[in-house]
Amino acid sequence: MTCKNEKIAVIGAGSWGTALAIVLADNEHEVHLWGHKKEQIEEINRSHTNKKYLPDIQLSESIIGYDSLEMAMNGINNIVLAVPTKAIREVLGKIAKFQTKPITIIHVSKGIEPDTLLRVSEMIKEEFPNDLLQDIVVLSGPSHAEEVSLRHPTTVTVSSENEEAAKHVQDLFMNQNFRVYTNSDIIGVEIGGALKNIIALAAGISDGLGYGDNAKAALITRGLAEIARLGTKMGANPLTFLGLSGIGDLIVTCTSVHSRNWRAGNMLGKGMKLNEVLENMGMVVEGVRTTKAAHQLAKKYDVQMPIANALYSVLFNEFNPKEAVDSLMGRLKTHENEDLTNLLND
Ligand SMILES: NC(=O)C1=CN([C@@H]2O[C@H](COP(=O)(O)OP(=O)(O)OC[C@H]3O[C@@H](n4cnc5c(N)ncnc54)[C@H](OP(=O)(O)O)[C@@H]3O)[C@@H](O)[C@H]2O)C=CC1
Ligand SMILES: O=C(CO)COP(=O)(O)O
Repeated sequence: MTCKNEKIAVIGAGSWGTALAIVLADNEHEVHLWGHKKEQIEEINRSHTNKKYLPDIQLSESIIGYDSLEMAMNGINNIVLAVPTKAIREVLGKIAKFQTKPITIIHVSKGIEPDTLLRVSEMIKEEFPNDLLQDIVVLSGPSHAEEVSLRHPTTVTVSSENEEAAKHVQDLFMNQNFRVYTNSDIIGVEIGGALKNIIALAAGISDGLGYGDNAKAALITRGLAEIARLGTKMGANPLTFLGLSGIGDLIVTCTSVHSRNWRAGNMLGKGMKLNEVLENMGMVVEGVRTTKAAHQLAKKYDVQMPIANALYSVLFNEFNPKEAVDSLMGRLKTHENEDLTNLLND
């Protein structure tokens, strides 16, 4: 049963924070949407729009924008953390200053931190004072903000070490247009959500090079194999990768024009340089930093991640995208299921 009337702060007034604020307002919660840009918050409160991120969407007047974190946090029971992975530590540090009682943090960011190789829930545990942290819940799955804000049917999954907390978040968000499942495998849910962005960049490159649906299907399928290979070694349940936060999100991100990762890859495939692409995008392209993390994780866990490694060479070593595809196609012959069968039997 959907619950109502909770006070929730959505931290991050970009595409995803705003779309989730819409879902929560539809469910009759009191939504405080925090953003760090005064003009944007003024726009949200004045004209009930957020034109940079969701240009055609009229927001409910019940969504109140705040540029003061202290005011946004006043009296709330839950935080939805919707900033890019890169900003999470900084933002958590600021939030902690205004929090006086334990709180549930619902994070929706799809990334892995390079060098520390931490998933977002692990970053939160490390960064946020333990005595102020009630539960951490991740919400992930195939869900472009552009479609959620139009109330098009969308399904996601929520996961937490505390199943009751996950069920509560399911109740907070669930409605006729936004169906929420629970899954107890937080590692798998976070790994699937983060690593699909890498494959979406690669799919965009493939499309930008002019390759067709065969190539994209190959990237999705072999991409899923390497995500599952790494994720399982990191402790995930392999079945999670067949779910919404795995194959579901991989499909939507590799095939949708809404995907910033796909669009960034597409521009790279057409010959643009990475810094030009990122400037052009003006929104977060999580897959770029996560490619660095995946490259490091593949070494740490000694798993084959040929697509992630080829992408790493394109992004960070100026490898030519066409040659990267040639190198993937020219790899030594192998059996399709060998590694995965071993994983499932472990
Ligand atoms: N968009 C989508 O459809 C979905 C996105 N996600 C995930 O959600 C997360 C957020 O993405 P999304 O909303 O799309 O990204 P956007 O680029 O659309 O928005 C990011 C928001 O975070 C703000 N921000 C960036 N750095 C900071 C900082 N240091 N302090 C405070 N605010 C900051 C940005 O502010 P500014 O305007 O100043 O840049 C902007 O408001 C990502 O991890 C993404 O993978 C998950 C599912 C769907
Ligand atoms: O995660 C997303 C959809 O589920 C959004 O993907 P992009 O960040 O590539 O736009």
